[in-house]
Amino acid sequence: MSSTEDLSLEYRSFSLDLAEPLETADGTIDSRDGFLVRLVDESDDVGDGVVGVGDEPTAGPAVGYGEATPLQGWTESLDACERALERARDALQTDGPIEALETVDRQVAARHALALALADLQATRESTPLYRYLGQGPMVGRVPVNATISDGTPAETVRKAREAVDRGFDCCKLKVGIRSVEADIERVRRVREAVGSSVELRADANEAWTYEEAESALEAFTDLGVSILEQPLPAGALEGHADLRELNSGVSIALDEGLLEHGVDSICEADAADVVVLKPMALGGIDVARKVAAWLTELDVTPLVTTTIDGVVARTGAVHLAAAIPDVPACGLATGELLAADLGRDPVLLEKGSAVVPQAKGLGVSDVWSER
Ligand SMILES: O=C(O)CCC(=O)c1ccccc1C(=O)O
Ligand SMILES: [Mg+2]
Repeated sequence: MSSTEDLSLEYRSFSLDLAEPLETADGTIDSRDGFLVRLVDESDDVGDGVVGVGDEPTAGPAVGYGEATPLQGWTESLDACERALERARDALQTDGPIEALETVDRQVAARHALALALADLQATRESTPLYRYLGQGPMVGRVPVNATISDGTPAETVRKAREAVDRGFDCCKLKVGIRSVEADIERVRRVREAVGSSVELRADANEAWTYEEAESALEAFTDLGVSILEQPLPAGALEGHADLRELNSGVSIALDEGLLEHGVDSICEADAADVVVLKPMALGGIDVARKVAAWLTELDVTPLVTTTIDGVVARTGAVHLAAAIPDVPACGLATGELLAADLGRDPVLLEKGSAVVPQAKGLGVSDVWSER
């Protein structure tokens, strides 16, 4: 970045309700609170500096957007996040972007917001879509996505899976682990009967099961054609997950919570995962997540990307991250439809089980600051 830049960071708090609560074995998510971040380069006065109606610059200083949406158990608290953003704002004024990132190094949601805003700003200056700025890779038109289905009654689960397939999804991830394993096997069986054999089904237990429970689930899931079982055992259980893989059930084992606890090297040394789930909000940013993805690929583990049920800014950042990962499998990015309201217009179209990747410069999110 130029040495003449004069970046200022502003943030605003937001609260978004979910359209209906997302039930998981780890608790219910019914709203998402966080901070929308805007970076403005005051020195970068391209054009005539005219500021449009609202306060969206038309031809004026370059702008970058970021989002910090903490989630209990995955990131710092909302309070710690706000204090970190305050520090980042001050460090940016007195020292610069590198120092600002350093001051929020341990507050992953705050770091996510700052890193995203910096990347959006820089990609915008370079007139490059964010995923190409990130990955330096080829043009990517779409990334495959899964529908995210709450851990509800069998009837609700079947209804939601059917609806998702009717809307074009060909991969559904079912939350499991609240009920008994037998009940979950029955839920998955009923969904399989309802959607047919061509739809990919995954299950995410969010650490709910014992080894024996996971083993019996895997046995049934093999016959039901479940492709991925995500985090069946507690995050600490690296060996347990490695043992589940050794059963050769044909169902891939994915770690999610386990990544935050152990890191890539321990997971790979233990042979504990076929797939690792990357949540940029919990990893400290799409830049960090992109490096983790490259390292996993190098070690023959498949990365996939999901949100933590974020607003449009972070969600679109995650879409760009997924687009920068070659041959990424279906990702948990269709989570905007779980929200009752959003921060602004969604630039990502969902079509036939894919997210259409924005090709505009930067993130491609534009009307989030003025429409408030
Ligand atoms: O992966 C998806 O389909 C959506 C994301 C998701 O399930 C999730 C959302 C918030 C917190 C945790 C998780 C999870 O994957 O465990
Ligand atoms: Mg998960």
